[in-house]
Amino acid sequence: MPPKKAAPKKLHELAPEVRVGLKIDDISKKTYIVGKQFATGGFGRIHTCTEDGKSQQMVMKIEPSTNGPLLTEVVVFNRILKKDMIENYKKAKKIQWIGLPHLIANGYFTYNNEKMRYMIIPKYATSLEAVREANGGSLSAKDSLTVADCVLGALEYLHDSDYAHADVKAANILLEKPNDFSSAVLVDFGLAHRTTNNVDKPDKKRAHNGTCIFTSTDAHRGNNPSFRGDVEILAYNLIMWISGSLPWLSLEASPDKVFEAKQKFVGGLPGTLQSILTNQPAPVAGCITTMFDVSRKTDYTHKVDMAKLRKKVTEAAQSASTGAQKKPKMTPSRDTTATPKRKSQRAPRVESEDEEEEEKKEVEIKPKKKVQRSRKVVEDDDEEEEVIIPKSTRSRKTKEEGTPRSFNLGMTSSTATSDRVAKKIEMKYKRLATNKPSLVPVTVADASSCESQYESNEPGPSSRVVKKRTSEERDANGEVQLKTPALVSPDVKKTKYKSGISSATKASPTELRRVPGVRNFPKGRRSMIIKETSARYQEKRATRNTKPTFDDSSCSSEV
Ligand SMILES: Nc1ncnc2c1ncn2[C@@H]1O[C@H](COP(=O)(O)OP(=O)(O)OP(=O)(O)O)[C@@H](O)[C@H]1O
Repeated sequence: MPPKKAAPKKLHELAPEVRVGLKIDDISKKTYIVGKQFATGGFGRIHTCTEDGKSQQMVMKIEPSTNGPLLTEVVVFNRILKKDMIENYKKAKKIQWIGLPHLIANGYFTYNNEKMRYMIIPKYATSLEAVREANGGSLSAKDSLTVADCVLGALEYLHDSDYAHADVKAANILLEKPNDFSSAVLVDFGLAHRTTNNVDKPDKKRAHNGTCIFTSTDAHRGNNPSFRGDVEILAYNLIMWISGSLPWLSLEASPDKVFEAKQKFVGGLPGTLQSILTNQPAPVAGCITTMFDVSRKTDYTHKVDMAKLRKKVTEAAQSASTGAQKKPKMTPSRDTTATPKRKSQRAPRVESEDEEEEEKKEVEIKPKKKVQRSRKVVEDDDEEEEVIIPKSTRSRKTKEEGTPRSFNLGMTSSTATSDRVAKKIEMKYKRLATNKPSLVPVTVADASSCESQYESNEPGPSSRVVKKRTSEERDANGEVQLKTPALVSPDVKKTKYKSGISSATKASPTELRRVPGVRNFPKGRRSMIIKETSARYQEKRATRNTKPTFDDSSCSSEV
């Protein structure tokens, strides 16, 4: 008998809920009291907390001690973000303030027999992402550049300490004071990377690490995070904050395409950027272009002249505030849907050896090696591959809705198709969110069989079949084959299909690629999996064709 296959190991666990009021005695002899949970991180819980006898609110991040993400952060905080380290730096640089949190305490406690890691840092008022969302998806150029200046200051400190942040984005920027953009603090060091051993040698395992729509060229290539990469990431963010969008938003499920679109975009600078920021004063686009230039011209391991860059940013911020009085508000396709935190786009993190070494020293419990931060984990099944519809990209107003698309840069016709696809996905998730019957893709052949099912039974749900086929063809047996997936109600899909995508579609790489939302699989790159999946289904179909008694509907043993 073949040996039983072991259940796949969980990479990380969500922290169990810790009771409010729990007292934790810290190694520093201080006692901290756990307050309410107010946010959830990748796998941890984020609580308020106070020191016993004091009222000052702080933040406590808690994760099971075997998890990697908080451990990585704790290592970074202990290495470079202790209060005295930051104070010394401020003194040396003669600066009053720096947009970084400092470590207040960290350690372990046992809760319900489970060893938990905690870390305490100052509490901030709000996240920039929340402000952006509340503002309809964008921020003024002046506010964006004010934040960028704080972020560059924070990055300068990190870079001087030989760390790259690698995940700058609005969700990882907090405001000390609400509505004061000059109080922006860069947080979340879960992907921060010590650069001392960086060599310009891409590793495919690391390709696209970070948050896909913002990540750097270095990360897309598979290099470890770099200083120049942080500047490039910030530049993408600035475009997002100011215009409310990015040309490759709808492609985010395909990191290779995102990378390609970014390359075209950067290659077409300054024109590509100017055509997005049409209503902004020239120095705004000029400053972002400079960021890309600096990033391109800096060697992989070299540091960036932050002082020079910050000067440019401050000048642009000034011109934006004067420009704002003269110029009308820009009209890019801003939608009110906030971009989600996009944690799920974080590719699995491959940790560097030096960090692993450090971590081993720091904890007795050996951490799991790969830090998989993505939470859109697909159960891997031996038989079938699950095809995942990604979470909403973001809604965009179309021309038909009366709002001109603001840009379409560096994009191919397939990008335009992806745009439409993204919109469909967006609508699907909106329906899901409002609990209305949603439509899910099935193939034409599947839809036909569903129709016949309903013919013989009760009428199906009103949304049961939407014939969205653009073309169809018949196979050798005269059966309708799938060219484009159709949509059926989730009930129908649930009862009949596991993924809603037929074996015929899965047998064809071309058809598979057309399925809206087919995205990266956890085990590898899209193309590779598509090839594997289609090969397997081609084989299945070939076998089926040699067995005339085989019933096609049952073979929809769908993924
Ligand atoms: N110090 C803080 N003050 C106020 N809010 C905070 C603080 N730290 C985190 N938050 C809130 O919690 C959210 C998640 O925090 P954070 O990104 O640090 O968690 P995480 O576990 O690192 O998540 P992930 O790595 O998966 O993005 C933030 O977007 C913010 O809203």
